[in-house]
Amino acid sequence: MKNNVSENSNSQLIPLKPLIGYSLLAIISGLSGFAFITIINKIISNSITATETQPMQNYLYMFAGTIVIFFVSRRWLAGGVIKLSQKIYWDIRKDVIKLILKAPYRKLQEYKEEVYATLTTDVNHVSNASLMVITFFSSIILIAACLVYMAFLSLKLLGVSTVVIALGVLIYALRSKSSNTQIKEVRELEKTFITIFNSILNGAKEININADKGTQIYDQRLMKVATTGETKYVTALLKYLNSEIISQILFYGLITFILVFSGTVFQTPIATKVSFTFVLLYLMGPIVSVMTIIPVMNRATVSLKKMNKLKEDLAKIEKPQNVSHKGQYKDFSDLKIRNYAFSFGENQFSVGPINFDIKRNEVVFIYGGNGEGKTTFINTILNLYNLDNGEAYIDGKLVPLKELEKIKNLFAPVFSDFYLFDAFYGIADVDYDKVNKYLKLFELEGKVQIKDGYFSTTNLSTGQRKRMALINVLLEDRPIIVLDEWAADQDPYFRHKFYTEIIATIVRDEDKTIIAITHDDRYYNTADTLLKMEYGKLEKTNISELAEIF
Ligand SMILES: Nc1ncnc2c1ncn2[C@@H]1O[C@H](COP(=O)(O)OP(=O)(O)OP(=O)(O)O)[C@@H](O)[C@H]1O
Repeated sequence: MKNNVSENSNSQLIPLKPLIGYSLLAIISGLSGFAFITIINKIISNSITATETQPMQNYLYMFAGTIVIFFVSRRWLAGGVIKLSQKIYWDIRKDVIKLILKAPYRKLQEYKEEVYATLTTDVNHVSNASLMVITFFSSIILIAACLVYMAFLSLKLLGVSTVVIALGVLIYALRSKSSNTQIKEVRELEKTFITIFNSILNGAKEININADKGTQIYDQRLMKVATTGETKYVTALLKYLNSEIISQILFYGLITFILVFSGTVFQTPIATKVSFTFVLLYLMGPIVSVMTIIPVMNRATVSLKKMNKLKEDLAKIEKPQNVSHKGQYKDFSDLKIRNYAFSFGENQFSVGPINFDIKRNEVVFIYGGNGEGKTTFINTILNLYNLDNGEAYIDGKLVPLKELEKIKNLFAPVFSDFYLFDAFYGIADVDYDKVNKYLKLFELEGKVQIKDGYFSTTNLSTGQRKRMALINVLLEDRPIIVLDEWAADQDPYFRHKFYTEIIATIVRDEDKTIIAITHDDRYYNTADTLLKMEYGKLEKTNISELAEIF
């Protein structure tokens, strides 16, 4: 099976080659438009000066030629732009998803809102602007071509025009600085918006019952973000607009000067004045295009920087070499964990140093009060968190801290906040006899069927979904099942069945080993080993003394 995810995603976010190709096409199309205006100019100027040298038929051929080039290149360009825009849009999204799939879990938790903002906002900004890049560069080329033509018409008028255009550009550049800062600030608000949006979606039930919760979130949090975002963005765009108007006024001033005063000041002949004004009017189009595109490009630059920063941040914690260790430990017989230590940060909760041994087919229960560190410990042994210290021995063989990534191959977990996928993903050959056996044992027969590899439904009760999740991990070729308060959502009958029948079946028939976090003290005696977690430290409890403890 082709593994698209592991394909190197070092490719550029925006493909340069087609972009350059389409920019060239845009230039050809622009130049044909320019040729069109030049021919008109020539005819007018010839008519004014009455120095007709070319027969009209020649102009007709030229017209026809430029029109054909213009429309063919436009059509080709428009089709290409449609394809390119979709390619860029989906390529960037695929790239971000690839990054997420490879990112360390802790980093991902930290960057959840940022990732969301990138996928929804930045991707749109960048793909929209990437299309405009084509118009932008072709407009710049057209401006340059017009300037050359203007130089050919009159150097003096070109000098005046250059001064006026330079002044317009300077005013525009100076004023756009503060607009850019505001655009950056608006992008920063996006993360807060996503946080609020997520809390509304995730708390939809609570808000439905008590609408005041929603009103308060809307009034106190969302309104603030929306008003600030709206005001800042409008201010930034109005500044751009005002700069554009100033530049246009300068431009019309220039045209007025040429038409009214250049004859007196520079003794410019009337035909040159008309031709020059014609070119200036034609030039307006590309200049306005450039000015309209600049804010869009600035917004996209902010987004592009954000995306690159996200890419860097997600890849910051260096992951071990991408070596496939699939099935490497499926025959393990004993695991020793030594001096595991992990802290959420300075002055934050920490676990360890932890020493922990487990043998094949052993059933280990971990208990302890809320917040004592059971889940954190589980996440460290699963190597979801990057350990500060520690090493493991699998069948006596050292796995140093740096290579702990491969220890993941030992485990198949069902987390307390598990996610039930709609199929047995990641399992090469699904054993359907086994699936049916466990659907029966887990009393889901008739409730869920497997159709074309997919579950007929995931609309199950929480307890039933947990049963499906456990069936899923049983099929994985991994020897240690890790369960975080799995039985907490089961009814007393099934909980009893789980501790007294299912665990033994899994160990015996599937050759599995079990590590389970549990608060069910009634069943602690069904474990081979009982461990207590107390403020990040793990201690063994003697099962024979249970009666005295509970
Ligand atoms: N992302 C985090 N950043 C900082 N501290 C955290 C984070 N997640 C958990 N903690 C802290 O770690 C401590 C241990 O949490 P943990 O979830 O491991 O407890 P637990 O023993 O599994 O509790 P429970 O029985 O309630 O599930 C808690 O005090 C919690 O505040």
